[in-house]
Amino acid sequence: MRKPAILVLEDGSVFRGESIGADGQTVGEVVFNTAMTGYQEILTDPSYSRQIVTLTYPHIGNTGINDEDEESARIQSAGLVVRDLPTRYSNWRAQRSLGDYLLESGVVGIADIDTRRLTRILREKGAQNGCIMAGDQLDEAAALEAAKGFPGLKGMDLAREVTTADRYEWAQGTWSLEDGLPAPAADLPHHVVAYDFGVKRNILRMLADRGCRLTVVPAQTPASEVMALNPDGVFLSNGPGDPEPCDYAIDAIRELLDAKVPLFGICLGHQLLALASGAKTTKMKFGHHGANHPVQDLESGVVMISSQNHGFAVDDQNLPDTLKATHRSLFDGSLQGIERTDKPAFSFQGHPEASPGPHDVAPLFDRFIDLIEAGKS
Ligand SMILES: NC(=O)CC[C@H](N)C(=O)O
Repeated sequence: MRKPAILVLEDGSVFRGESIGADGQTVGEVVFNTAMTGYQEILTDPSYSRQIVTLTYPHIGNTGINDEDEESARIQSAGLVVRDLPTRYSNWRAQRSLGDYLLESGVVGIADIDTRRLTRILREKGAQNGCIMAGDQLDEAAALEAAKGFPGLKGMDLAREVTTADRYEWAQGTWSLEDGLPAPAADLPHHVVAYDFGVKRNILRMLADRGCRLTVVPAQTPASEVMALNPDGVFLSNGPGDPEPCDYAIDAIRELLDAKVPLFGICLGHQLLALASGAKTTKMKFGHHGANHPVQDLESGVVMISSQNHGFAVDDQNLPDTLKATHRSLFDGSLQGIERTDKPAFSFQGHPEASPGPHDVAPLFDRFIDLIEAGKS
């Protein structure tokens, strides 16, 4: 028998279900993700820090958990909400159950609630702050207080919380595949410094696969330190929270733009490149979280199906002259990609690393390599 759990939203909505993780309580912004697969990648994506993730696909946990699919070292999401957690899991790579994983990680989760009703509330009213309480002692009034006490993500700088404490090298390149072995780091042709604002491992893997030796640096590393590493290109990672208060990153990106280093940003990195270029960002009503979002490349007209996870967006009204819109969401018309007209820099709002999600946008990594090669010649 599972213990009881409740989810209470700041608007007073109460959902009663059963606990599928640790006892205790958690607060955060409640968002919904419509991806049908990839719950482990979603839970370990640092961009979900301080967010309680509701998965709209009704059966979550069928394929268990394995050590390979982690996008970072731990569960980053503040809590998990699902319709049904199966009692058995089955997959050749599975090492344990989702429930055990939540429990071992001390993460609170709730199942057996009407996730359709919850998602409708979030769509109609916008993302809401909420509280999950799990265990034998449940107190609705206290959960409502806790939900209301969460200050919300607007104005919250979380990149500095989830970033790496120390600089490290990442070189698991499969770039030299002739003998089927990864190339030794020293043989990789490009040196890229990656800002870790909450980076996902598959981004690093995809850069290494394309011949990049990576130095991953903490979010608050000044541009001068990055330039001293003599990079061929600089990557700006995804990450949690509001981009606007990350003034240290915005300043560093401005300096790197001045130095004409090839730059590529994903999600939070995209928003930071926009801010450094003089654009503005806004909080969206309920954001984009899913793995089937159509995005159009404005130059070629090609439509790509993309993976998305963001609650803020670059405001496309009054873009500065140096920024060109390159991609747009076909769900709501919001801006999905930009490039600088005067510097070798571009960025994408969705997730080309597709982890989880479709691979349509992966060629953007090749575009970064092209920019790096052009910079060298
Ligand atoms: N995945 C991300 O990098 C998210 C960026 C930012 N935290 C947002 O919600 O918009």
